[in-house]
Amino acid sequence: MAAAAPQPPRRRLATEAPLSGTYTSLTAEHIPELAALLATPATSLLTTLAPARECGVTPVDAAELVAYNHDWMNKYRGRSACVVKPKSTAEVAAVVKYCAQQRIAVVPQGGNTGLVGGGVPVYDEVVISLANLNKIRSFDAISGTLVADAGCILEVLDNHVAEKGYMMPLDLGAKGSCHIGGNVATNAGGLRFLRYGSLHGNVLGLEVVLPDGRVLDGLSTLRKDNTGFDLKQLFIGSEGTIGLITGVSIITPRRPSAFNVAVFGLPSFEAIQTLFPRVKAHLGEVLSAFEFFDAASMTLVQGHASQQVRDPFEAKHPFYVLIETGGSNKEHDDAKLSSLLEDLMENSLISDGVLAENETQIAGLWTLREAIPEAANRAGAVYKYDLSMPVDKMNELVEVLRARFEEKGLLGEGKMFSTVVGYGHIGDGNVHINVVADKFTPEAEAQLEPFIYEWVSEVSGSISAEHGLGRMKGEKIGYSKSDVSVELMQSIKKMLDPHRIMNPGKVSWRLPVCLLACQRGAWQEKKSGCGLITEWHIAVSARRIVWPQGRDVLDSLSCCCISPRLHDSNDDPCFHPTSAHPA
Ligand SMILES: O=C(O)CC[C@@H](O)C(=O)O
Ligand SMILES: [Zn+2]
Repeated sequence: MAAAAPQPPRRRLATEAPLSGTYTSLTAEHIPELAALLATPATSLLTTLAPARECGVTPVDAAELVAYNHDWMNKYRGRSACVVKPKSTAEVAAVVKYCAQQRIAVVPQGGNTGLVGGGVPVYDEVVISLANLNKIRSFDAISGTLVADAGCILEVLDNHVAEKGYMMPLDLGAKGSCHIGGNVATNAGGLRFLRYGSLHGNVLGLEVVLPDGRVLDGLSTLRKDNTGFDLKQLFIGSEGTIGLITGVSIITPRRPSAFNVAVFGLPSFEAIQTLFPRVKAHLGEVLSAFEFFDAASMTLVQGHASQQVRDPFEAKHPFYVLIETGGSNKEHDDAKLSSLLEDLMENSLISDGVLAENETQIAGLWTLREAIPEAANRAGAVYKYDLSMPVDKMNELVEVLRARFEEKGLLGEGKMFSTVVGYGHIGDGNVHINVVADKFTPEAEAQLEPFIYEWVSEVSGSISAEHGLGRMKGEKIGYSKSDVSVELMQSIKKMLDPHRIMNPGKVSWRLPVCLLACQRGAWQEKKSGCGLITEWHIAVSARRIVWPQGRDVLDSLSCCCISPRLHDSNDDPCFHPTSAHPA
């Protein structure tokens, strides 16, 4: 049989038809109406971010809203002047319906632990926080089915089901603050994906508020249901762009009664590849995690983690692997792990290994791996790349990047990048590359992108294994999805959210930009003026802007100035008077 012709690498889309639709900015008049929908005093809905004041929104209370306007990494910043915290699905639906009628854009926000800016506003969208929607609705201890509000914290749910001998099928470093609704909306993967699989398999049903305010009541608890399309799958990983998840029904697996953890030091990445099948064969079903991190990650954790993380090895190793077992017979599993360790040492497959002897040591070893993202964040401005690819390629890109930066004199103390670290989920073919810079700058980003995306596309990988596209990678979807896939996604978006009020500027949806008019040198908001920017990094030039409302808006402006500068999030995207600003 003739060999299959090699597939051409997937490329970024050359053209992308912008979706039509507009939204208006929130004004002081909307506030009492929103408050009435929530039975909340208007004053607690509105705050004074400086840009909001410039837009003419009445200042009331600034401090509270700041946290909702930026992400965990301080990379993405919005200027929402309004956060609502509904306490029921009906309240969420009422707010969304109102916003749809008024054409006000909204951004759903869970625990705000996302890593791609998907949960923070881009401009002045109303933030719908799910924090007050936090009740556990039911748990069936026979089937292990949990039904919970979207705002429930993952760890709270895990503790709840633990009482009945179950566990949540996903586990993340952010479990103490992330919400289950956010986990589902981003299709979070996490540390135990290897054993329990994706949320696409574990979620049994969803309750979703659609962009027009209708409620899709799909909170099924059935394992099997073949009646028509499985609509919930559409919302898993949709990042709040076609609906707002308010309730989740999920199957939970039995909680293993015995956990153990071992960490190995290895001489090379090739050794990890030899190790993985061997460990799978030796441990079988009890293997619940197989994580790796490189020497640079270990150094980062030693220097920057908030908690003390002791390196358990006497010598330094180029790579480390952490494996976790979760079984039902502690003695049996411990013996299996010890014999594995002996076997690996005898056959020189690892350089060294440590086995936890108690729960404190288990937690300590896990911290070596789990503290890496936090340590990177504390070390500086961190550019994060969350990539899927064949396992044998996972470390290559890390090395390619280091070599590239070293050659250009960009890597090291006092240089553009202080370190490049690689770690992740070997079992899932998912590498996390964190590049630490002094600060977020367009120059630093230009050293990383599109190079990384092109490289990933060449090896037929995915530019987002588990964090989503959010604000960071929306425009990059074409590196991992075909034109036809994106077209279908756009059709669905158009059908469900014709006014594009749901989480604009995220996933692959073009950003509607509030139009600012500059009249006699003062910034003023034109409330009805929203345009679609058709290119990134542009400042000014009306002919590059598509005016959904027609000529009248354009004619009413003497001049305009827009500079999204999304890559440099320390600059306010909307209020950026540049030299290109027309006189
Ligand atoms: O921060 C990152 O880049 C990765 C975060 C998370 O997915 C992890 O695996 O620890
Ligand atoms: Zn991860």
